Amino acid sequence: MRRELRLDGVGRRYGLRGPWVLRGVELGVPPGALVRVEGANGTGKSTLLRLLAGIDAPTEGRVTGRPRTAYVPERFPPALPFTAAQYLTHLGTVHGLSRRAAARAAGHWLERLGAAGYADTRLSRLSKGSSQKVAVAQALLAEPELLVLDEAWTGLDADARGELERAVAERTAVGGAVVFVDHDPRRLAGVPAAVYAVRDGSLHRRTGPAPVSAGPRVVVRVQGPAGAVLPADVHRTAASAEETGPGSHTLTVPASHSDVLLRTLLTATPPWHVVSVHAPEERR
Ligand SMILES: Nc1ncnc2c1ncn2[C@@H]1O[C@H](COP(=O)(O)OP(=O)(O)OP(=O)(O)O)[C@@H](O)[C@H]1O
Repeated sequence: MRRELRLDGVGRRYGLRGPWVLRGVELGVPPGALVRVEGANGTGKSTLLRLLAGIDAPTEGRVTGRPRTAYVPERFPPALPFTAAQYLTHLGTVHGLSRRAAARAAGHWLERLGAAGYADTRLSRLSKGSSQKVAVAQALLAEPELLVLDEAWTGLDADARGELERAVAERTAVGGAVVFVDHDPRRLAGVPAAVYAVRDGSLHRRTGPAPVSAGPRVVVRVQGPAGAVLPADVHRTAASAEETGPGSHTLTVPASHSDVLLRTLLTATPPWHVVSVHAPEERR
């Protein structure tokens, strides 16, 4: 993602005389951002996400800087006469992949989400959970610059939920942005995020510390050359970073993001030396 996606003075109402669901929305989603949208039922969260995803247009106001976007809707489109692999391969080509690359990406994501066994099953025969895996896979196929997730974790099993959290970390680590709604306040807890609440037809930015538990964390101790600056991407992934000596840093990272953090450190130029990786309570 090269520049910020912006909503300026955005409003949406349904029908010519319908009540305004959202009005006066000012929102910037910069590259690398993780954005959580909260709000009570029926306040307009899905409406906002559809505007961000570009599948709905504002009634008033402007949307600028649209990146390559993918979206997991709250309700996945109903049964189509395709198998999961056919459907995903087709969507991959719509996203601009060659047929072969699309088929490969489809297989990769079905595998990661634990649905490889359903590749040749028709969408209409999939269980709700497997269908949701296809909904998630279609959004991740073409490595979108902006990923918009509307309750995308709902219906997934624990392994697939973890895999989707890892996928979020991968997108933001490479400078993509992720906007999500999830009813579980522990979702992606502890990951640096901008939090907005939809209330009374307006969007409010929440400031101050998150009131939710931090979720499982991992402590990573790293050593670089004295005076070396941590790669900028580390700060998108780690919840905290403390310099403990010349070139020595102790990073605390949400468990879902530890793989991505380690990859960032080990592939930096020059690479950082990972001294230890352990649970917060263990002493090294
Ligand atoms: N396509 C539509 N046509 C008419 N009204 C709509 C449409 N989509 C949403 N609305 C109305 O807009 C308001 C906000 O709905 P929206 O689905 O955006 O809220 P939400 O916060 O996502 O709700 P939930 O948490 O229940 O999913 C509701 O009053 C809803 O009835």
